[in-house]
Amino acid sequence: MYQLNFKQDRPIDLIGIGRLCIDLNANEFNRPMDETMSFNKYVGGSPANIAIGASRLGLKSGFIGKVSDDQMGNFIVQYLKKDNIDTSNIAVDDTGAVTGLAFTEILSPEECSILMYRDNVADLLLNTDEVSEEYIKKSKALLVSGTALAASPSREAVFSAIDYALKHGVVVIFDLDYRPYTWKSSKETATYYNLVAEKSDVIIGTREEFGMMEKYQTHETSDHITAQKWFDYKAEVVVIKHGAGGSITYMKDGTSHKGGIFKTKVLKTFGAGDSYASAFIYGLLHDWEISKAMEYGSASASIVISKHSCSDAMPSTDEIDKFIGGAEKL
Ligand SMILES: Nc1ncnc2c1ncn2[C@@H]1O[C@H](COP(=O)(O)OP(=O)(O)OP(=O)(O)O)[C@@H](O)[C@H]1O
Ligand SMILES: O=C(O)C[C@@H](O)[C@H](O)C(=O)CO
Repeated sequence: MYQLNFKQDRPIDLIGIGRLCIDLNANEFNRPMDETMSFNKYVGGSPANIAIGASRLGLKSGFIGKVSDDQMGNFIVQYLKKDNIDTSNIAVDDTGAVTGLAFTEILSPEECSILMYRDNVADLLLNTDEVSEEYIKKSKALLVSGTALAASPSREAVFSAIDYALKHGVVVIFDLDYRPYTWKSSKETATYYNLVAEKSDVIIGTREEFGMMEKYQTHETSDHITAQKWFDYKAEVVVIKHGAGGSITYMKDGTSHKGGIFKTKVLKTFGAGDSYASAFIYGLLHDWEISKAMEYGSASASIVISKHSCSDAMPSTDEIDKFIGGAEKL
């Protein structure tokens, strides 16, 4: 068993910290970006997607972030409010910064890519004064997205949030969410990712993301070696995702659990990681067996990748239960 001590007296289950953005998903499938003429607008940004997914499943969720002072920022905050996410700790920029945009290309179900517009974005301007210790100590868990470490002052804001979380026994969940375009150098990226992973109770990432963190190590690696390293620090649970190959979770007690996937009609692959994370975290907060939490994550991912959006497509528990009841497990 894992030893995640979620403090039951806290009024909030999960607070996300990091970017709140807009996804513009191609309406024309199987077409390259330069020939795509129309896009649908959704709330996006990996930690925002996870918070929305968690809220749809019934977790009391809040968010610490910063939005632009314009229609896009307002759209994001209103959407989150409608989804019952507490937006009281979302700051509004006053420097003329903009909302990050992610244009998605759906070339084929297996070949999707994202074109990011992230110059002068509001989310990376979140500063330490905008992170409230009083707020964080109200939560059972803090979800940290790695992309928020890409620049100051957002980087320092995340470290403050983690310090408050550690001080008040809030479980720190680190979703690596590595997006190369927001970083200047891979050495810098690996350094900050490793510093946060050392302080985290749960670490979730793809094989490639963990590989990025180990880029400057000289020894051989494997999923097992990767996970063991973090158990020498604070981690209790390390999840390594392998796309359509499923996932594997390692526990501090020495056990590991392989997670399969569910057969689904894939429309696009992005959003898989965020939906997996939200349903997996839901399972952790309910003290489920780890394999059941992984199955829930995997089912949620299968639902989201069969739909057009990430945030809007996040399922309820009823949808996931119904899906698991009728789906083929591979
Ligand atoms: N083709 C697929 N069919 C069914 N399930 C899938 C497929 N691809 C991914 N999944 C599910 O989603 C989980 C996470 O996928 P993946 O490893 O691609 O995460 P990710 O790279 O973080 O996702 P994203 O593309 O959103 O960044 C997998 O462990 C699996 O359960
Ligand atoms: O995380 C982002 O900024 C973009 C996401 O919202 C996007 O939909 C995605 O990549 C999900 O994994």
